[in-house]
Amino acid sequence: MSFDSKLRNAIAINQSILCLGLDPNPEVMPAKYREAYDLESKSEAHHERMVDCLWEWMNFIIQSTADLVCAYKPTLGFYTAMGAAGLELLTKTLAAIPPEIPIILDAKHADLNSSTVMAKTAFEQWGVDAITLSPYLGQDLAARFLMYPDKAIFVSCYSSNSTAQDFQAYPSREQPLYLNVVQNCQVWAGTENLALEVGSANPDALAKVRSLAPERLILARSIWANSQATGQKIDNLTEILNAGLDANGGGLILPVNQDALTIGDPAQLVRSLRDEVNQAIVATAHQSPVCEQWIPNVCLIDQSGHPHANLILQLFDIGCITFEETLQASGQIFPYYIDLRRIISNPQVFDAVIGTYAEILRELKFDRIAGIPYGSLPTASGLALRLNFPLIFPRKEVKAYGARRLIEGNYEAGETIVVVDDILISGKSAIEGAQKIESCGLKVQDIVVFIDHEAGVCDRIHQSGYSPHAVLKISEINETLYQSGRITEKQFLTLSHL
Ligand SMILES: O=c1ccn([C@@H]2O[C@H](COP(=O)(O)O)[C@@H](O)[C@H]2O)c(=O)[nH]1
Repeated sequence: MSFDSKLRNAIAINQSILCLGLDPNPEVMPAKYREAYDLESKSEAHHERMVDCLWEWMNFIIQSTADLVCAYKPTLGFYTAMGAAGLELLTKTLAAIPPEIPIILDAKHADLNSSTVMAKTAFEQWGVDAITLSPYLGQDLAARFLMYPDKAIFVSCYSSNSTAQDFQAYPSREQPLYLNVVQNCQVWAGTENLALEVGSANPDALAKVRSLAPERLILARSIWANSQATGQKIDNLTEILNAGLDANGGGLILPVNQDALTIGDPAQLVRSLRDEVNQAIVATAHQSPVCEQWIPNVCLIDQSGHPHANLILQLFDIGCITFEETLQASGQIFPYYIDLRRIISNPQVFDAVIGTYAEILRELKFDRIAGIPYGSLPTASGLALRLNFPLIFPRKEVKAYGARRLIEGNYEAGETIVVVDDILISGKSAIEGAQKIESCGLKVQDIVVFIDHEAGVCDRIHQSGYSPHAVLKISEINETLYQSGRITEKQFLTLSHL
């Protein structure tokens, strides 16, 4: 799953925009771990014991907070500073993070020559989802990391360190270097792959960055610098949210105070901070149109279940999957009905659904996207914007007046079109749509849908000369709903026997 989708899911599921740094700093390790070894000792055995204690500490923090944060951010420097044992500690720490929580490796990487190896190690060996980079090596450095389309980079554009002002505020207050960074780095990659890191307790810099990057994800840092020592409250939270949130009330990740690492009950601190931030977001967003955030019901699915389990439950909860007898276009009666048209009224679900289609489309070769009207037009439009591909659609009925076009949108004969539809029952709508497109001199190879009703429909698509791709099979939905207790055994068996 891409960093972008993973982050959105984690925000929705944990209802949190908080990111927790996993920094095993021996100097602030809680006494209960520190007592197990001698901080002053220089012996090898003590060093190993210390690293073991750091691991116990990091693991405790992860286990205590994994349902309360949207990302973890290990600072690479703390691990490399401990040599080989530190890198082992990093590997173990990363492995302890649940796979659905994105990991932002705080490397502030700044060396061009080692960047290809660094990207490979970070993304392929360590499996992190994003990495922080220093901007001053320019696009060449970023490009090595942007070779991975599912990963993201965070360009560090502002530091809270007071002496950094000598550089970042240069040459003038009106045109400081850091705003040049913000402006220039955005051409390196789209919003899913390039985010910004802004370290400042003062919302001014954050607001200026937001105004130049209205659609970028921003990781705020150092917002605790002016706050009270308790670490539970950010003094100027409202100002920071006003400065950093995007027009939709999102696009911002806030750091948890590092005090959370040193107290006995980190979960309590992170939970109360999360709730405070969420309340403040609601209060901040009261003037702009807001949608209710989806609050997950208590769900019995273990995380090793279906990778889209939470999305399936959300679709069920917003009424996209109902168990009622429905007459199909083919004349058959089915015991369920899937109404994916409803997703457009819930931006979070809509966005997640588009993300799942996008993962399939990214693997395909095509020139344009076509949505089958009417149900799939919003999804196809979302995909066209998300993936930056032109959109067309075959009309359901051709008008007897005006341009009388069979296909809306611009295209060139001979181009390859990927067809996007919502659900394959008999396959008739998707096949007819594809054939209409082909009748205008275009080529169709792939048909991508959200749900495959199974019962041989994919064979029918193949027989018509197309390759079907589906995000979910109806049997996977059935299994997930049953396991979570959303449907009865009777309903489960009815669907199983279709
Ligand atoms: O549960 C359902 C069943 C059907 N639809 C609509 O029908 C077509 C798919 O049917 P085919 O037989 O494959 O042509 C689909 O595009 C939907 O518009 C539905 O929404 N929900």
